[in-house]
Amino acid sequence: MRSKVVCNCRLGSKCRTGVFISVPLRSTFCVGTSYILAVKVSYIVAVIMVDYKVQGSFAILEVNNPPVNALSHAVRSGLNDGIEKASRDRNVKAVIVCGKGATFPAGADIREFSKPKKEPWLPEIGHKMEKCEKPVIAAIHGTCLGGGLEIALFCHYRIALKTARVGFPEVQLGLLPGAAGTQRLPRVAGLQVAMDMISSGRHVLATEAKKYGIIDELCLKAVKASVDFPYEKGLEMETEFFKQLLGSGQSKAQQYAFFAERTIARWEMPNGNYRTAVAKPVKSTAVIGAGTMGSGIVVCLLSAGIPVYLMEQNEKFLNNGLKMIKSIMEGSVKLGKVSPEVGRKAATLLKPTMNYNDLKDVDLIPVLVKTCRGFLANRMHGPFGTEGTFLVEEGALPSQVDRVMEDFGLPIGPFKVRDLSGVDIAYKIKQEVAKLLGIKTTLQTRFMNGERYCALNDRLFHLGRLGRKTGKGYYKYEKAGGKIATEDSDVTDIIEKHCKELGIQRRQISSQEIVERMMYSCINEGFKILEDGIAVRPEDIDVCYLYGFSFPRYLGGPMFYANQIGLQRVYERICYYHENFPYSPHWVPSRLLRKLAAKSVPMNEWMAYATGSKL
Ligand SMILES: CCCCCCC[C@H](O)CC(=O)SCCNC(=O)CCNC(=O)[C@H](O)C(C)(C)COP(=O)([O-])OP(=O)([O-])OC[C@H]1O[C@@H](n2cnc3c(N)ncnc32)[C@H](O)[C@@H]1OP(=O)([O-])[O-]
Repeated sequence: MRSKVVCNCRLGSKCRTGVFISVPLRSTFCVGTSYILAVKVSYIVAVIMVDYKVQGSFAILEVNNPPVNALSHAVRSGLNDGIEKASRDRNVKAVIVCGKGATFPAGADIREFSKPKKEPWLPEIGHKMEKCEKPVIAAIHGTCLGGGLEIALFCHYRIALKTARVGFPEVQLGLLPGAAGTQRLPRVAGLQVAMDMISSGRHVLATEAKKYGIIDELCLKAVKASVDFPYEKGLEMETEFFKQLLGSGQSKAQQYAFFAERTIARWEMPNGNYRTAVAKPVKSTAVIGAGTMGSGIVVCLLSAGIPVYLMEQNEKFLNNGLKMIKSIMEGSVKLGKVSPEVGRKAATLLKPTMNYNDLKDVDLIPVLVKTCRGFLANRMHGPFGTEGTFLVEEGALPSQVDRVMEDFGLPIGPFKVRDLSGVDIAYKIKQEVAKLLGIKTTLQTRFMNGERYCALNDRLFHLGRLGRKTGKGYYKYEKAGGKIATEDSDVTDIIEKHCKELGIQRRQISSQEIVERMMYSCINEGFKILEDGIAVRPEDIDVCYLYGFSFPRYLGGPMFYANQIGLQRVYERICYYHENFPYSPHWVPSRLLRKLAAKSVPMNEWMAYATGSKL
């Protein structure tokens, strides 16, 4: 007997101690190892993540992997062992699968996606559950998502609390359900519902899910492998697609974005941190400026039920803003974005004013005006906007730049954004800077304070082309305040006239150059922001971009995108543009980037090089 025992001490099979102890996880150690176990046993016990209990004739498999009971390798092993044990136990008549704490499993453990794959895999466990001769019941509460829902779909019965939510959010991670979800959900809920849930990733309340038949309280709904559609083949294909997606850059970026959003919430400041901070109540607010952006912010505040003063110096602009706010609120109610009650209350919460005195007691005034160099998002976006204008001055058209950047993944191109926020805003910011420097610019100005300057925007401003609000800017619109941007040959004429007057030879500009100059200039600034300690990690910058500029989630954020391209390549191209455009300081390569590129430092170690001696 003794010879069959495999000891897990350092000697392994050569261990001849002869006295053994068993610990959970089916490991056996000789007593000589007990001093190590005394230290390690708590760790070993902690990785048992499925509690197996028998109550009456029920075996209960309770997943215990806080906080969301993700289906990690230890959980999968626990479920696998549990279902086998329950099948063997004659006293057990039925099996219940559930989650301890806040939720039923909320999906596969995303952190494991970047590690080597370990068996048992979810479909294997699911099939074992399905084939179990005793009824297997999923008892669902909290969020039953992704792999969690797939496990539930393998069970013979699903019961749920009314408050439970189910869904397949894999699409938000650049994936599709990979444990038979695409095969089983259509059979249970119908093709249309399955397509909607899988492609939108939305969470469905248990009450709605019950309607679809996903949560099946009463009848046994064992899904047979042999239905009209060849299930085995379907499963094989699903696995293949899942693996392809898992290896894709898109999925990696979306997984990164998922964790980045959570990482940035754990902020630390010298005088407090995310654990100790207490939110201050905001009872009243004010927004200064009733333009497109100001009105949008007012709508957000009103939708949250917060009273707001709308301040304008000009009565006409104030009335236009009020009209815009009313129309957006009405639209939001129609689209179901806010309830009719919130819509009605909004009118009583909004106080238009032209008197600054009214604002003296408000708790919060959002800053809409771009500060000089900006802080993080605006600072990084400065070079982005500037390069766009330079590209147009050199030979591109605004519509070309917009199209390329929209193809890249931005929801709206930079020149459409400028028309939206107002050509006059960009003009006034430049004028403020010029005033500070004691410089007067003209339409012929090509340098300001030794830096390249492009007066194209100034030309549009002086022609009254202020953007959407005047019905024309870099595009023309169907009316003042219109939204449909159309290319305008007048703009092409203005650009060509500008270049002719300044003796600029226009040239063909490739899409690659547009993407590189727009993106790499702001990425370079991003590295300088890390160097300056303005952001404490690249995730801060990326999440700002995901939320502030709707940067495509499937690219993770500009810093993650740079990492995917390869820092060496990004650095070389920045040096190339610096050589070609020496009068644009945003092309001076970041020291941090240079260092990281030379050493091929992985992204999670960048910050060790961001300050001090390593830089
Ligand atoms: C043959 C091939 C087999 C392939 C099998 C494929 C299986 C399947 O189809 C694929 C999946 O399931 S894909 C997955 C599909 N499922 C999803 O995409 C669900 C993703 N999760 C969520 O949407 C939200 O977390 C909940 C709504 C569950 C809870 O929201 P909340 O109450 O506001 O909580 P919170 O603040 O958000 O998170 C708390 C902590 O938990 C962490 N964490 C969370 N989920 C994790 C996970 N799956 N993993 C790891 N960790 C996860 C999170 O990082 C945070 O950690 P921190 O260290 O404290 O920062």
